[in-house]
Amino acid sequence: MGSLPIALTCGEPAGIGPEIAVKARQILGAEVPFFWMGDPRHLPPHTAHRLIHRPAEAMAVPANELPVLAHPFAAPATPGKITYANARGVVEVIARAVDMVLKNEVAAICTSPINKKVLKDGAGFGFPGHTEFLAFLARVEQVVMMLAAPELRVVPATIHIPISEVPRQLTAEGLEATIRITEAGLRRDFGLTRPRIAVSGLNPHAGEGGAMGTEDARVIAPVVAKLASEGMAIRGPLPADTMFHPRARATYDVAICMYHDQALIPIKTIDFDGGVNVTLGLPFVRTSPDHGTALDIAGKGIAEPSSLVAALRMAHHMAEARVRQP
Ligand SMILES: NC(=O)c1ccc[n+]([C@@H]2O[C@H](COP(=O)([O-])OP(=O)(O)OC[C@H]3O[C@@H](n4cnc5c(N)ncnc54)[C@H](O)[C@@H]3O)[C@@H](O)[C@H]2O)c1
Ligand SMILES: N[C@H](C(=O)O)[C@H](O)COP(=O)(O)O
Repeated sequence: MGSLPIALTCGEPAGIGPEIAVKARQILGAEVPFFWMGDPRHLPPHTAHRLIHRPAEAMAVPANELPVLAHPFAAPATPGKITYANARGVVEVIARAVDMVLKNEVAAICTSPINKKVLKDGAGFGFPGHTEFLAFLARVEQVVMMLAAPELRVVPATIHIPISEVPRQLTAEGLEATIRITEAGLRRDFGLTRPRIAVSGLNPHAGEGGAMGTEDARVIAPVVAKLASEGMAIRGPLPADTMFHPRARATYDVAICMYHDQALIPIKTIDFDGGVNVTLGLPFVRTSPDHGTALDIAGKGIAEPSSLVAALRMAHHMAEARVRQP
């Protein structure tokens, strides 16, 4: 896999994906070999690109050109304006990239942002997002969404569900599996021999001894105690509002949070441009930028490519490490 490129899926063609892919190539050059999978018509005008027919050909494309593995879409794309007819192509590209990585034709997958509702309405996409779709395609029971930046790693134990659903879907079994997958992923892919794990509470002040909710004592604490008794370096449930200042962040390697925004607000506040979404528990490496389609700025030339650059670099380093240490 060491000499294979990364497949970068196009994501929502009306979003900022195509333009940040071009910027990422300009920044990375030959440092991180990748190709863009999508409809060449969706690239910004005058993009210097080279059509390839097989992933391996990307390795020979000059650094100042974007290697493109074409995938036909139903319609052209207008930045900022959704074309529902293109939804199916977005899904097809993701599935095609998974097929390639499972056949070891590419080193890893990096996914450009999708618009979940557009895929649902336009293509009957039945998953909350990439994470669940990739687990389905890889036939994996449970995976973990981790957002990683140099100063912070976070994992939401529940992801794309309504807040009103969180207490019901936050189970001891699911939380335990999330923490085990996270701990294993940090050891395997991030070189941590004994990851330090901080687990947040669900309720204010981690339930205030039961005065502000019972999930902390009833669901979270027993999981932490069980994993600690097995020797895991784990603490919690902790009051979430004092977990993310610098001194607190220095005491752990990952924060396990109970729901989407409890995890994603701190990391996107601390390092929006450096954060990377990485899926743990898949049989292949997958990363993604930590932002979405940004339709409001698509096509204006002001989209920041840094998170995509960080995601491509992380995928490259993780894939290379897995070649060295399978
Ligand atoms: N990795 C992914 O696939 C991913 C991640 C997050 C959101 N989404 C999806 O994207 C769609 C829009 O989501 P949203 O509005 O909550 O979040 P968003 O990240 O698309 O946009 C939020 C705000 O941040 C700005 N922004 C985002 N990325 C930027 C960049 N690279 N440079 C400069 N500014 C940037 C946008 O202009 C917008 O004002 C939704 O359908 C959501 O589900 C996808
Ligand atoms: N929750 C993610 C974020 O805000 O960055 C995002 O929606 C991506 O989810 P998938 O990778 O599952 O599409």
